[in-house]
Amino acid sequence: MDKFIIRRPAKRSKAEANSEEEGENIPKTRVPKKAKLEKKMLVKKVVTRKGKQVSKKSKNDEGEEINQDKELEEAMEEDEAEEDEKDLAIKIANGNALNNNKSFNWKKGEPVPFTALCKTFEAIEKETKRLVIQEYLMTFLKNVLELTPDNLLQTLYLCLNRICPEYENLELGVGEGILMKAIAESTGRNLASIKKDMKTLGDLGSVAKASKQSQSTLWTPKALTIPSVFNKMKAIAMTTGQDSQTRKLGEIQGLLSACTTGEEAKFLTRSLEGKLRIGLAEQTVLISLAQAILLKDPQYQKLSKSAKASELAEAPNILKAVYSEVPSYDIVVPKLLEFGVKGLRKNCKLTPGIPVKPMLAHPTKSITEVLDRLEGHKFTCEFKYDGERGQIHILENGTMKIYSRNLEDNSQKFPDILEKIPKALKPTTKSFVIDCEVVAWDSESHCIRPFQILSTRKRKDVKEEDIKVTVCVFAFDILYLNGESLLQKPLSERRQSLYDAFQPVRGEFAFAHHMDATNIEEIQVFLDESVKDNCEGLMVKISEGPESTYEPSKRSRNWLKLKKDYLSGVGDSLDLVVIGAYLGRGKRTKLYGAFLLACYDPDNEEYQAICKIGTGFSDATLEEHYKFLKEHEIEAPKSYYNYDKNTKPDVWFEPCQVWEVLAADLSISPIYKAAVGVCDPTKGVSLRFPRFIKVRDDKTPEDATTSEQIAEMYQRQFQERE
Ligand SMILES: Nc1ncnc2c1ncn2[C@@H]1O[C@H](COP(=O)(O)OP(=O)(O)OP(=O)(O)O)[C@@H](O)[C@H]1O
Ligand SMILES: [Mg+2]
Ligand SMILES: [Mg+2]
Repeated sequence: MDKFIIRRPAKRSKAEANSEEEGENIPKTRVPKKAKLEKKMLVKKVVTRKGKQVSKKSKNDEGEEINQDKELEEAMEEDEAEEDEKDLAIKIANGNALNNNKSFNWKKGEPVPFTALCKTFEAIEKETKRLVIQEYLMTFLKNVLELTPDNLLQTLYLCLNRICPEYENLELGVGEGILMKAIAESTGRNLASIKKDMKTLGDLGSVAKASKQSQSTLWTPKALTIPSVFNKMKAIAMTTGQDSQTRKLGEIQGLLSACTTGEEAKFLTRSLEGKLRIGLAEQTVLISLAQAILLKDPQYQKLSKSAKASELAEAPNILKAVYSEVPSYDIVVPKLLEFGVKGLRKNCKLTPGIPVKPMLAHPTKSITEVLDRLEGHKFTCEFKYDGERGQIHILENGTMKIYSRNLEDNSQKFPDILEKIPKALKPTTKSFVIDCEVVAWDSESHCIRPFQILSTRKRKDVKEEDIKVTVCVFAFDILYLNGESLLQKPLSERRQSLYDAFQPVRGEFAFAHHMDATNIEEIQVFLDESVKDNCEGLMVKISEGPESTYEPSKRSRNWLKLKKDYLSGVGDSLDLVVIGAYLGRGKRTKLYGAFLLACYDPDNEEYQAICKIGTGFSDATLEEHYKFLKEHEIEAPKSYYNYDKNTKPDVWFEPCQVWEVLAADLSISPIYKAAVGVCDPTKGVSLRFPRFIKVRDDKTPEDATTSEQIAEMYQRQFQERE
């Protein structure tokens, strides 16, 4: 059977489309990037946007088939050339509007008017071409650099809808209820009509905009600026304690009353909710930032045309690499302003105390698949421990930290680890960052205990004397040692450094067990051994050469996971978001009986329904789910939920919890929307026989399995059979 990739139109809620003023409507078409198309596997026919069909001879994997790609590439370029002309006109029109500082009364040295940023957001939201979006943001950032460089950091945070580095554990996410109240009070409408609007519009931002536009004000409030909005948002996020809700409400009302346009109210509301959703990916922000900084650099101006082009292309790579090592704009932005892009690498390096985005692995389903992928490479197998990822840092001054997979500071959760770790250090070890798995440990029989035991530990304010579940750290990588970053070193060298810097302490600190196998039989024996030792399977990693460096934040093909349970299933479990529930029957009448799950599509910023799940729950877990989810019920589905009316649940939830789920296989479905348009022109992918495993506290909804991963899993099923 031929499979298709089509370029699908972006899903936008009716509400959004209706709320747009006439004449502003720039047609939107989501175009998956070419790079993404190339990555899709087993593509036999591709339909370009103009409907041209291009045949491809066989699977497309890792750029091996450059010739076969040529036809596709040319057809796409043709399409793109036509599009580019159109885009250019739009770009110039919008670029000029964005560039026109006078219309915002924005003078040099004065705080950036919030409305200027909103204008850029508006243009970005209506655009789907990544390059054009990049251009808009770059233009705006250049203005900020020109007029008010002091506001650059806060501008970036507002673009990213954040208030601090991710690892500082400070969340915005003001609840829907409080925002509705604030909109009502600041615009003089009643709460009931706001709720009614919310049901039809599905997006609080649009409700705020509509309310603002229908309101007439007698006085002109003082205009909002980027620093005023940012600082208020941060203050709101930090408001805790008694009557914090009332105080938050007051602050939000103040902000909303100061909005002069519907657009300001819309983007402000969405930002406060923590859901800006204008289609501005962090990667795009990084690219625009790097280029804006470079273009403002006097040295750059003096270069020849070709040197300029190559520097412009290289700048984003430098910034991206540095940012994945030091994921903090608080640190990177001042360095960028001081040293420019070219001086950044030297002045901004992996630093103990700032978590690095961890490297992730690709799932595989068989030893032969592993061997196929790693042919021609030296590789090593390690036990895959089933616990929780930990990144342990020790600074020169003795400060210790442990971070989660998601860069959360887990130091308060594992005080026992920080207490015991010094015993495992060799005397020469002064500062380091190691990557490890924290596992529940049975100190009587000296063996690993299952993950379920670890998950019973308290998450916060753990006192050492109360700890019932002892843990052992299994270290598998080292990223930094005594002042030096090891990220660029091959794994074999990093492992040696790890061995040189630490010593095992029984039941407290160990090195991940490893073996350098070369054939199926050896790997099989090692896999069986790992299972006997209560591990989940193996991690197989390239150990020598340029492909064995540590790649922060990447789901790399140089690390493969081979799990015992899934060798005959879909290869790996999935982490999905609960977006709705169906009321129970029989003895479950008082609870939810089944749930609607969704994967996440970061390109379209939407949750796509993937299956209904009613299996794998004990009565006790059903009750727990009810208790937790009841608090997150919402009146209507979010505008960014993509589902079919045939799967409509009885109640909807905020995207608030991630569940790990196993399935027998994946199939094309007319009513589910996961990866819609990728594996089939109009249908999505669904899970067959999904079974609940556990709640994933360490993942946020946006860390859920992506539609791209779903498409890959779906297509891999056929590869195996061919
Ligand atoms: N030897 C090892 N090397 C690397 N990771 C290991 C090792 N042993 C255990 N792990 C754990 O395995 C994880 C990767 O596999 P797993 O399927 O558990 O990932 P996950 O947390 O579900 O995330 P995802 O499914 O998004 O990859 C790592 O993040 C780490 O926590
Ligand atoms: Mg795990
Ligand atoms: Mg997983």
